[in-house]
Amino acid sequence: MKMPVNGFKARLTAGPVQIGFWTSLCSATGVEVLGQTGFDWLLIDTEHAPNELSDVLSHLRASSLGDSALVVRPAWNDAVLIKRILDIGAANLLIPFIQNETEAAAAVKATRYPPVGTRGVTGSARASNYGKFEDYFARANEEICVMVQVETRSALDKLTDIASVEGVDGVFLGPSDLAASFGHLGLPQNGDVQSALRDAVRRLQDLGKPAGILTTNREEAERYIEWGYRFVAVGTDINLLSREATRLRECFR
Ligand SMILES: O=C(O)C(=O)C[C@H](O)[C@@H](O)CO
Repeated sequence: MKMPVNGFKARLTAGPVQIGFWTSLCSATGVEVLGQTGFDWLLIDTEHAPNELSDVLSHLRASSLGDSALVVRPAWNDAVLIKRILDIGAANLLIPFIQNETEAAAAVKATRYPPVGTRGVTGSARASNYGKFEDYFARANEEICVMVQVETRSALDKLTDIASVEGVDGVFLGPSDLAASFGHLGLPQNGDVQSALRDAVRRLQDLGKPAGILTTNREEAERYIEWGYRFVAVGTDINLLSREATRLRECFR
């Protein structure tokens, strides 16, 4: 049995814009439902959501019925966290808080088997379908997709170096953290932040590196796509649930 091709990674550079949805509710059932709504990718957050490894595993299993690719965000750029998430079968990672090319290279290295990287080896993990993917060791390094998150002013200054690291497949701009770093905590719509986001996508386009972003605002999402962002999360489960539940309740006041 062969390891499947990572369609999300293949489409990131060559295909249409990948529309995503951000999940923090720690609900495998939620992911099962969302996976059948047509989103190209679903982000499973373990940085700012209390998702443990076993939750991520449930999410991966729940997503197998749908068509959405799962992207998992580890809590930190940590080789052990990354190894464990890869072993349970995540193929797409979004690594938070990358500050320079050294940290980006470390993130990539953690996802690669030796001699290229430092990923520990097991032949019987879920990632290799418990050893049934006969080509897993030969192809894992090339199929795993590594996206890094740039979310501070100083990281923006090093954007070209970070994005140019071999093995970095995409760069995600974190509007909330970036806003905080610019001194505009809670205000990603601030003009300085928006200019930085626009400038960043231009620089990434020049390098041929796909840029990603998250917003819960439709007009903003459309603007980011127009600017050239290639993997765009256009909503979050918590925001959607809260907004729609509030709206529904208001209908019966
Ligand atoms: O800076 C950002 O924006 C992000 O990193 C995304 C946030 O962490 C996300 O949790 C917002 O809901």
